[in-house]
Amino acid sequence: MSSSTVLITGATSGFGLACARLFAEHGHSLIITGRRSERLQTLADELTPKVPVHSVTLDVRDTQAVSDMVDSLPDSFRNIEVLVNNAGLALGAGPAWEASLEDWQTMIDTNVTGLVNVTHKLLPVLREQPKASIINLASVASNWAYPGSHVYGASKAFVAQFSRNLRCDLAGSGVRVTSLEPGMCETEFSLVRFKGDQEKSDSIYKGVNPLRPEDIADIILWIALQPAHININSLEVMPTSQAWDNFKVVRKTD
Ligand SMILES: NC(=O)C1=CN([C@@H]2O[C@H](COP(=O)(O)OP(=O)(O)OC[C@H]3O[C@@H](n4cnc5c(N)ncnc54)[C@H](OP(=O)(O)O)[C@@H]3O)[C@@H](O)[C@H]2O)C=CC1
Ligand SMILES: O=CCS(=O)(=O)O
Repeated sequence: MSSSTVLITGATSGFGLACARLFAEHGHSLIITGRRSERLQTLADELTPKVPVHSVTLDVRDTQAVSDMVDSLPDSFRNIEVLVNNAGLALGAGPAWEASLEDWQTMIDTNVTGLVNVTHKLLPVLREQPKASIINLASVASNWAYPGSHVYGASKAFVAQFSRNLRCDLAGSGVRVTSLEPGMCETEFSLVRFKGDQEKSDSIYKGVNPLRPEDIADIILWIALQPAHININSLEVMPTSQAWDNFKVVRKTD
């Protein structure tokens, strides 16, 4: 891939931040977005000496703001060739009946509606490019049920199936689509999920040797670098210390 323009949603932390740094190292122009303006500014200051960077404070749930962001891109950032649909979150990990409806709605609004907002707005731009990539952050939770995953896993299942369905419509165009499905990776993901409880978040990764955001960024770059005739449809990746477990069976005690 010669020097491209890459748009990353959720570049203020975790995978998005690691991706911004890696794509900058490889000389690609960046559009970095997220809600936390200060972090975006710090990242822009860090990367601007290396590559052109356009940063936009953006909540992906806001359809109009997404549309305005794309419409007001400076000319030199208009030809987006890589979209990393990364912004997302989980809220809560308890049983469904203890979850708040507001948390469920926030996950759907962000992981589903937000990703759809960005994708819909950028499809015409991406289709104009001879070679482009949409890399969607799904999850192992797209594919495997586990207790406490309820709406989070369901929202990520949407991302995986949306990616496959987009592939069908875009086949033969220059736009490739990938559903990237990571397992446990240490970012701010669990801190957000447990609403700022650092101890609870740390306990998730204790003794596990989880994936690192840089591992995911390496994979995302590798996907984008594939020659135009190759589409990585889906890619599930876990730390070696994570795997599937047995079906749960609840027995009656008489
Ligand atoms: N870590 C993991 O184990 C896994 C994570 N994932 C997925 O990967 C993606 C990135 O997560 P990860 O890096 O781990 O988590 P982080 O919490 O570290 O980063 C999440 C990013 O998403 C952004 N974000 C959240 N809500 C919004 C919003 N409404 N509008 C714009 N940006 C938003 C945050 O920016 P800001 O708050 O500034 O808006 C932040 O930059 C998510 O979609 C997550 O579901 C998938 C599999 C495994
Ligand atoms: O998407 C995140 C991975 S997990 O917490 O669902 O395993």
